[in-house]
Amino acid sequence: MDAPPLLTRAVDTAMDRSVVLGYTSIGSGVRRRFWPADPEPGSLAGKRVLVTGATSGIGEAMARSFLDLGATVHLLGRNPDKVSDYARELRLEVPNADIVEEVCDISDLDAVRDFATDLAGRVEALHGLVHNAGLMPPERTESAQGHEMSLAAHVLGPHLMTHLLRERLVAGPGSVVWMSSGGMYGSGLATRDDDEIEYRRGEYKGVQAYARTKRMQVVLADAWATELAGTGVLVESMHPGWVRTPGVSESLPTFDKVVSRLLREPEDGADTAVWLVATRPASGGEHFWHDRAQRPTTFGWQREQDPDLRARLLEYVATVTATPRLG
Ligand SMILES: NC(=O)c1ccc[n+]([C@@H]2O[C@H](COP(=O)([O-])OP(=O)(O)OC[C@H]3O[C@@H](n4cnc5c(N)ncnc54)[C@H](O)[C@@H]3O)[C@@H](O)[C@H]2O)c1
Repeated sequence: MDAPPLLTRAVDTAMDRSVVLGYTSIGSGVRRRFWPADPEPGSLAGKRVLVTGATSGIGEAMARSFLDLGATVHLLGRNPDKVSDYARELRLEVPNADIVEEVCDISDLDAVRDFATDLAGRVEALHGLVHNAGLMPPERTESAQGHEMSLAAHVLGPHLMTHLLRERLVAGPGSVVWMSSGGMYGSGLATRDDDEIEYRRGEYKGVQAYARTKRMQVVLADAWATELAGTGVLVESMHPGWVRTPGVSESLPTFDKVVSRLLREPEDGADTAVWLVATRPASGGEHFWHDRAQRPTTFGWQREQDPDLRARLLEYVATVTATPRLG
């Protein structure tokens, strides 16, 4: 039976105020008693979904959930062996699994251009695109085009891919989900200075670069939602919670140990993305989701996003990816 809305709201607010409760398995465990219904079985039959970073952690679980709902899943990873190993495993586990193996380094703009152009020639419509691939480099490294790696993999590559697959998404119409992070709450955007956006000066801190590019993803999702308004394409960003994945154990080993028993399982981390693509909920206002509900993009004590910095980011992204500037 549905809980009374007042109680639901009270529990949800308490979870939001306590990060430890809300982001852990306790949060998803409690909220799932009240959250909106699961997608109908077979709801993605005949639909086509592309998942980046699909051979590990949250992406791996997400690919499986999309297949279980009947979708054709394009499994995208950087390493062809890992992609084909996971595809083979899924074909054994999921009867009639329709999987397309895709290889692309999302941080490499030339590779993204080649991949997306090729995919657009192979498919008529795309119903889901989840920008899930992510990383937290401990030191400043650069992509093939010389961009700071977390900026390239979280922001520039996914933006270019969205641009190049735009017509296929409109034909769906599809849903685009940016897998951001609650870590973005701890960061604003960069200043107007290109060297700062690219972390070319000062001490590089991987956690900071990660959080800032996750904040940028939220801004990009919002800008794309505006750009595609009226086309039927949904664009959202989300936080998966704190999830037990190879990414977390490699990049944040201490955090992984301390909260180990409270981490969510990868299926829980993938849940909101799968639910968004499969149910296409009506969405207005802020396009940031966690546990099947829209959440604010700033807490009360934070300043609203500076519109000048937002504009500067969108201009920078457009310039380096050679795409039209989003509004
Ligand atoms: N696990 C968590 O607690 C958590 C919390 C918040 C946000 N996230 C986000 O969820 C997403 C998935 O994270 P995860 O924890 O499953 O990590 P993971 O490291 O287990 O998986 C990430 C995948 O992305 C791939 N990837 C990285 N760079 C790539 C590139 N340039 N091109 C193609 N693929 C690339 C990796 O190879 C890997 O397969 C990330 O975007 C991460 O920022 C995770």
